[in-house]
Amino acid sequence: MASGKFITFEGIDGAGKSTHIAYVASLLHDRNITVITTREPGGTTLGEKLRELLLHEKMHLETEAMLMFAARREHLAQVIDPALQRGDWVISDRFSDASFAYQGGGRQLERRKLEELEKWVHPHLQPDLTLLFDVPLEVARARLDASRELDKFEQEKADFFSAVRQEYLRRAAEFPNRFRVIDSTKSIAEVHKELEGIISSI
Ligand SMILES: Nc1ncnc2c1ncn2[C@@H]1O[C@H](COP(=O)(O)OP(=O)(O)OP(=O)(O)O)[C@@H](O)[C@H]1O
Ligand SMILES: Cc1cn([C@H]2C[C@H](O)[C@@H](COP(=O)(O)O)O2)c(=O)[nH]c1=O
Repeated sequence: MASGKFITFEGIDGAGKSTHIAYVASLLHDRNITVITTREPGGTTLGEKLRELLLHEKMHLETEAMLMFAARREHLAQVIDPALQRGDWVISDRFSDASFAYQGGGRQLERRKLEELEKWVHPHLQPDLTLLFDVPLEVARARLDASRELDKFEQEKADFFSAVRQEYLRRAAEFPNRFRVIDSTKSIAEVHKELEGIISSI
């Protein structure tokens, strides 16, 4: 059976991940690979409706975690699994590592509960490659302030983002085979250079 590759982009809000997705997609196009770019929460009609709620409504932490995984279930069924089965590559702006980092690290939901949801929603799938765009909070915050109106997560305090960043880095250390940590304080051109090296090796 054909099987494409699954690449995820992660980082705290404002780290710069969305900026680099089109570039990585263009590197893959140059290799004649069919690539689908998508995002979480979102990526499907239902997922985008859930995204609106998740990014703007206050809710219980467990509701938030379950809705993230509900949107992900739909995303896998409608977009990710069919694409990988066709042999296409999928680039997703965030996936389950974001739930561990934000609901787990940031909001302190027990990791065990997130692992249960992960086992339920995608027991056999993990990204082939996760690019973690890492920056100090102040850099990310300055980029966000300059660029847009802030959503529910983006309005969180420094302690929250510090915990999110630490959990991302902890997961990168736990899963070194799939994570690549990118120093996103570097210029866009320097990050592109690094991405070229990473992408040419997969
Ligand atoms: N390496 C960089 N150097 C300077 N500015 C950057 C860099 N990377 C991204 N930016 C700028 O920072 C801002 C935020 O970038 P971007 O939207 O890619 O972040 P993000 O990590 O996707 O954030 P979010 O998760 O909130 O969507 C944009 O204005 C972008 O142009
Ligand atoms: C998938 C996922 C996302 N989040 C948070 C992280 C961000 O603050 C927003 C998504 O916004 P972006 O600008 O498109 O990155 O949602 C989360 O808390 N948990 C998740 O599983």
